Amino acid sequence: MSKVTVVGAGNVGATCANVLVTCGIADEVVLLDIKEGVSEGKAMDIMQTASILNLNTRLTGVTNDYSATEGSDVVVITSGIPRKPGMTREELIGVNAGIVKSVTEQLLKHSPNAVIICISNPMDTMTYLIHKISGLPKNRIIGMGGALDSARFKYFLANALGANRTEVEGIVIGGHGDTTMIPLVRYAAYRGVPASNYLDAATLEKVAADTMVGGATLTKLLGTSAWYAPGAAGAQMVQAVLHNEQKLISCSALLEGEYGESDLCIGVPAIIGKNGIERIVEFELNEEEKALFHKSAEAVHKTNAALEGCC
Ligand SMILES: NC(=O)c1ccc[n+]([C@@H]2O[C@H](COP(=O)([O-])OP(=O)(O)OC[C@H]3O[C@@H](n4cnc5c(N)ncnc54)[C@H](O)[C@@H]3O)[C@@H](O)[C@H]2O)c1
Ligand SMILES: O=C(O)C[C@H](O)C(=O)O
Repeated sequence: MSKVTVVGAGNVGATCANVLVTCGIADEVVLLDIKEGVSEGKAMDIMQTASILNLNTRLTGVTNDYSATEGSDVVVITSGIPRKPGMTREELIGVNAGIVKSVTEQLLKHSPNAVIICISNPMDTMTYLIHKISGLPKNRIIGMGGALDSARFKYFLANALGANRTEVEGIVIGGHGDTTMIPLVRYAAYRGVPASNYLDAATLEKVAADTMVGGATLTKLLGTSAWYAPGAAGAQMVQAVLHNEQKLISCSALLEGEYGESDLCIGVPAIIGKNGIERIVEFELNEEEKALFHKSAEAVHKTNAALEGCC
């Protein structure tokens, strides 16, 4: 029996729970929020799709009752405030660090062996914070950002190519920030053929630029940040762990020398399986990509430094 807890029953958390249930990824899902009745209501609404969609996962909603999360195999943290148009993700640190810290501590009391997937922003820094406060083995803490950024990269690539969305390849590494993410254009491909064989440099540059501000574009349109693709990306990572998929997914991982960086969590390709991050994969980067990665790491270190004053 597999059990998953999703903390935060807002836009992202409820969507993640809905995908977990709809795709039958876990046997049992607990949705927890601090706001009275919200998790219970969303869980009830989602479970009322069960007879329509022929679903077998059991979803329960609870208000701040961590005893219900006991023995979870995977926990997904989405609690925290989202940004508004014009804001950066980094500006959320003051409020979200305290929330992520207290949620992590309570979760671990009841699920000491869980793999933790962090979604709350600024995600790389929140993932690093979880490492610092929990002392868990590094493989058990995964930040979700690259999975979403890579999905957006593939969306814009498929549009530019006029291709089927399932037939394009693209990966984004680096920080999960408007200026720190790095869509690896050189590795973008359509059915194994480099995308640069089909698209000129200016088009590829626009695909990369649109990807980097993908979250900001949606925030401007929606008045709050996105949730369908973020929730689904969170569920995709849960699936990779629970089903031991050994799948290569870009995610925020604690680096200890990989890509020439240490003591931070940042987006890198990694194999995800039953132990969480099974191993980090080191892509060969050219000089320009290496420089971008180091610049991105510098920015993430700077945001991490702000943790000192906020929790
Ligand atoms: N990493 C990513 O790729 C990514 C993508 C989308 C959103 N996000 C981030 O995810 C977070 C959630 O976004 P959202 O759109 O779902 O926001 P939301 O406001 O819709 O939902 C957040 C929920 O967290 C709950 N919450 C707050 N404090 C809590 C606590 N202590 N315990 C339990 N629940 C608590 C709130 O009551 C709310 O229901 C934001 O920080 C957002 O920036 C990250
Ligand atoms: O853009 C945001 O603030 C939310 C999230 O990080 C996203 O990329 O959708």
